[in-house]
Amino acid sequence: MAELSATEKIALIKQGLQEVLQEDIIVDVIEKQQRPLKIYWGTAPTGRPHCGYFVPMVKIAHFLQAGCEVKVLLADIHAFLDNMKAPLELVAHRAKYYELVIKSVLRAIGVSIEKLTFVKGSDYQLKQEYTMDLFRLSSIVTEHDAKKAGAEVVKQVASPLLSGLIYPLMQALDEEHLGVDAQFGGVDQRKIFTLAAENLTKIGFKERAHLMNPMVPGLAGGKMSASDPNSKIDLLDKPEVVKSKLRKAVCAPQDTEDNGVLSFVEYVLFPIAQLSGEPIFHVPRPDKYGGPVDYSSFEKLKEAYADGSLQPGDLKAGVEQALNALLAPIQAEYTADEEWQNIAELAYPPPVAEKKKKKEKKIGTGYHANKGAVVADGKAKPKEAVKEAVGTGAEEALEKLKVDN
Ligand SMILES: N[C@@H](Cc1ccc(O)cc1)C(=O)O
Repeated sequence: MAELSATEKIALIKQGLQEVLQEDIIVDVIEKQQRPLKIYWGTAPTGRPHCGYFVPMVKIAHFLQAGCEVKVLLADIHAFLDNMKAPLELVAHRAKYYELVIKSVLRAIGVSIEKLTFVKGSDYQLKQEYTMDLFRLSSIVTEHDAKKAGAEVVKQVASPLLSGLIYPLMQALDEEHLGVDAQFGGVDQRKIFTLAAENLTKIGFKERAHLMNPMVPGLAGGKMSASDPNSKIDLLDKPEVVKSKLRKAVCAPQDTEDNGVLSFVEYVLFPIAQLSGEPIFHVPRPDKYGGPVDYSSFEKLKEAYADGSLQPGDLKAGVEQALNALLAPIQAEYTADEEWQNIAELAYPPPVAEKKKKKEKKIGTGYHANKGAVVADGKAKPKEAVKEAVGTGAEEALEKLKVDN
């Protein structure tokens, strides 16, 4: 492919975004300085990544195509700071899990990942200079502003923790310490982005550009919700699960406004098809309902849905086919990779009740785990002894997080 012009690069960088702040920074780097734009996207390794992750991945593909130097920040400390969404003893495993998933997704959508760098937050956020910068920032940002900045990102709870105020400050500082020109994220990050834009210069650092993706609604419409598993499809969900979640998804005939299935086609399936140079959405429809049909743009699909010539069931069948085709290589890699499976077990251990059941099965019947003892190595031990032996896991986890300062 011929080298893109500066104008083409900028257009590709901005394609599909909802908002760009300080675009002049991007123009300056690409047109005047004629060097690759350095940009990062951060993700906090909390719950299992779902299909919404395709959306930033498409943008990462665009950035790479536009010659950008792209970093993915695995924001492990942030995952912990956000109301302990990742407990310290799990956070390292989750960061690894996210890295494996992200790489696999990028391969699945045909992105070459050589020019992509992965950085773990704890690799530099525990260094002396970073800590001092955090203290400096904390001395000029008010509690009120830090709280406001995190309102759409940090989980809101009845007794807000101090960690939720540190979170946005660190995200702002990451721009400086990762040495980038721009930060990319969903439009939900907007308030943190403006906090960074307003305050980095006050402690002697450059202001960065900010690029924002629109938010993609979940399958049930509204926000993808961690507590409603049917609102989102896990990247490792099996074809039957994908089918059943799609079947349950709200998708009223002719309704193009509040339709999570249609949005999924708009924000995920079409942009991915576009990456491959073949922007086609195929609907495998039985002959008695008009036969199979291909749409060459989202607008055409939307029109057909609005006038009723495309019915919900047929739309869902098209989504099911396209999505399962996307997920298949990811699943194949997972199934072939024992290390990845082990990390999944460590990162997302099954709930205690399930574990207990499994163990009881293994050691036979007649044992009651709730009589002041727990089972380890198949032998009953007093609870206290086991607690002492394994600690809380926190010290060990912290030790793992530490780097040479
Ligand atoms: N706030 C981002 C994660 C993140 C953390 C640190 C950063 O520097 C950037 C991004 C999220 O909601 O997922």
